[in-house]
Amino acid sequence: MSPFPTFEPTVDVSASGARATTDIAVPNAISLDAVTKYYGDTLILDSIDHVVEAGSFVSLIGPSGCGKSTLLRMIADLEPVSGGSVRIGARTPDECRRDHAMSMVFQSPNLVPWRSVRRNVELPLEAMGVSASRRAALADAELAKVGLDGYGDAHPRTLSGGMAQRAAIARALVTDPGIVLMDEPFGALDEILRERLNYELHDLWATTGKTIVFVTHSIAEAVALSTDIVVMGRNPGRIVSHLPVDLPRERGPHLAESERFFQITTEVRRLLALAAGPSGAST
Ligand SMILES: Nc1ncnc2c1ncn2[C@@H]1O[C@H](COP(=O)(O)OP(=O)(O)OP(=O)(O)O)[C@@H](O)[C@H]1O
Repeated sequence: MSPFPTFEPTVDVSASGARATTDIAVPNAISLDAVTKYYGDTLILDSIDHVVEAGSFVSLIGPSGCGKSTLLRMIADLEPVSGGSVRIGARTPDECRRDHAMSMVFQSPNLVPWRSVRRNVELPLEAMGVSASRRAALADAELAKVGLDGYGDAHPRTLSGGMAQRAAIARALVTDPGIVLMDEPFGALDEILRERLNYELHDLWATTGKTIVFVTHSIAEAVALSTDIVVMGRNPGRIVSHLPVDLPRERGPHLAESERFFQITTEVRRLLALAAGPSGAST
């Protein structure tokens, strides 16, 4: 017999509360109702139903090409849906984006090279019409939170990859959005830095109560950070499982050595193998 008990709480999305309901008006909850995406004649995402609870940290994981980024971009209002609807509380993604209540972080920091770090972080505040002195104060405060205190006058080319990504995160958080969408934000960084930034991000989430949706290829990263893991399959892209992660809210490197961490990573790996199909294509 296995020394570890079977992992139980996988939610079968075909018959569960993971389905969207139409009456979710909680700010910062994301409701996906039969969300469908075609590129040309190709069905990319097939009728996605899911609710991201307000204040949760949800990781999307699945084989390459299953539509994780596309789904995130539709929530962010960067991509139109072909069918179904996305609601954020009582608002549309478009309303939420225009209110600066939602922001997105990409794998590449995309800092404007000719603006100082501070003036990069100020960009969304400029769009909101915030005064220059207030912009600078807010940007400096946000830079301090991500460990870039004193780097406001620096230029992006002088930052390391990890520092540039912290600046991008400061820019995403400076408007205090209730929802942060992150598409493999640490994917280009080395393992040690990535782990450090992961736990910093987790602390930030734990202290602010924001809703975070995080795309990753790393099972360990998903388990270490999330309150929920959504496993996607492909051809066409769909949700195959939703796993609540019942690890303590307080996270850190010690958790990766726990039995429960091992059980959950094993279960996610099993679900991913099922999602990838017989060819066993990697995530
Ligand atoms: N603008 C586009 N036009 C046509 N097809 C697209 C476009 N963007 C994405 N696709 C296709 O949609 C599918 C899903 O792509 P997407 O990038 O969302 O997947 P993903 O799960 O994020 O992949 P990865 O893990 O490799 O980043 C892929 O087959 C991709 O080729």
